[in-house]
Amino acid sequence: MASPKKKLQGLVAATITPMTEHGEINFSVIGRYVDYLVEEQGVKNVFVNGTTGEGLSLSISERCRVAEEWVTKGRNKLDQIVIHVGALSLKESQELAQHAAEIGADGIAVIAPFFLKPWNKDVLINFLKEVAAAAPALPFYYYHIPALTGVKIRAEELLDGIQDKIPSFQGLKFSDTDLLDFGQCVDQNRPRQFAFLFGVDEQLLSALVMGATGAVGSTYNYLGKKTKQMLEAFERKDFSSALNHQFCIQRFINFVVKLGFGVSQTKAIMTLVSGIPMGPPRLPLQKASREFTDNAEAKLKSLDFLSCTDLKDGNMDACS
Ligand SMILES: CC(=O)N[C@H](C=O)[C@@H](O)[C@H](O)[C@H](O)CO
Ligand SMILES: CC(=O)C(=O)O
Repeated sequence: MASPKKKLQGLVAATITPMTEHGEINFSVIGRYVDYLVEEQGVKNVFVNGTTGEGLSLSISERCRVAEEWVTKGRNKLDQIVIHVGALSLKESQELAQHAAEIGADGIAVIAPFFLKPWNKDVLINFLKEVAAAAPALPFYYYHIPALTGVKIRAEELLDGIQDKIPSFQGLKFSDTDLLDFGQCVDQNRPRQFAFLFGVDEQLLSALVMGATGAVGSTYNYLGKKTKQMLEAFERKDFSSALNHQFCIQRFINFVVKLGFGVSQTKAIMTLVSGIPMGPPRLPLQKASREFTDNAEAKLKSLDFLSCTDLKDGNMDACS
């Protein structure tokens, strides 16, 4: 049995899977990536093989190797490493869950299967339960992302009685803008000490008000430090500073959303900001354009998210 873990809280970076120009996983930069998150962004929790990590575009053996690399390189540096193990095949999901337990990950998360879909709460719970049972000692998180899975079962409904079915259930990663649903997840589970992790970075402040205990997101890879300032302002009840920080983050996200923002663009921005080559995404995604990267860079600079010196020499070439 794993030793009881402290609750997952604060910022969690949804990791990018670095790739070579030929579309192979570039394992060699993950050690540097860990150091960058900890030292430059102050982020000590990661969520591996999720949306941002193109987890569903990797083979099962690739997913296992990526998870292993994060656990190995993150040892004694990161606080918690949560592995997303959702898959369309229950068998594969169980295999990934078991593997996460074997390598000593700190938790697993699962999305709803999204091709042949569960149509009601009970069926979804049954699926999640079978996955969780493959790694019963690992904290289990449900990853609610209805816009991508097409499974619209409300999280509040799903959480009702979930621990009776899934004893290892520890929390929810909520990637949706429905703050009524999110608020009710918190409100109806107050005594249970679950982790309520919000996943829409541009709206995190609203979710903090609603009781979020942490956040998982793609932008914490490069705006971790900035977002921590917002969390700190919120903690000390300085809501006007917190709002200023959120607006500042929103200005950037709003700008890139209008240009077309997704995993490919996250890879390009992270390459630019960190100097670590994240490479192109894998098909069906397409590499971000040079024009996108140039515009994003100018915006980051104008918002003072980066001083020019933060941009490592040659970064632009790496993401062109
Ligand atoms: C759909 C998606 O990838 N959502 C991410 C995580 O849940 C977020 O971190 C977004 O990238 C972010 O909120 C910007 O929209
Ligand atoms: C953003 C997020 O949480 C993910 O990449 O799965």
